[in-house]
Amino acid sequence: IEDIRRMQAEFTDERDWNQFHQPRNLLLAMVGEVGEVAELFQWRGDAAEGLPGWSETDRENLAHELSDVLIYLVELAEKCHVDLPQAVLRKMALNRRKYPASKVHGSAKKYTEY
Ligand SMILES: Nc1ccn([C@H]2C[C@H](O)[C@@H](COP(=O)(O)OP(=O)(O)OP(=O)(O)O)O2)c(=O)n1
Repeated sequence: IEDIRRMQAEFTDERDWNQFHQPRNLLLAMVGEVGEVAELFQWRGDAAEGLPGWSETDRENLAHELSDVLIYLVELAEKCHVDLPQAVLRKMALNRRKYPASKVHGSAKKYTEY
């Protein structure tokens, strides 16, 4: 995550684009890219793990769009002064406490139902 943050910061600085990269714009850009991911799955029926039947071009497009989402997410966190690597670790620890494996094994119910 730190490598992505640093490389995107360089990309943005080199183009004098920080003036456009406020949190709201980054959020909108990220949501737009999520829409582009959704578009790839649209009208094709359910997709099993590994996306059997998808062409190499579809897969490459998906890789591009997922990357765009991640790039904007990482920069959004930075511009909101959220330390994303630390925050993710804290959140995953919270998730483990909220959903103890012994209690929820094999069930996808929300924690409020336990
Ligand atoms: N103002 C901008 C424009 C682009 N990018 C970077 C981050 C994304 O990774 C990628 C997004 O580029 P595009 O807006 O051209 O979007 P796509 O690559 O998805 O192209 P298209 O919309 O044609 O599919 O470029 C950026 O940081 N800031």
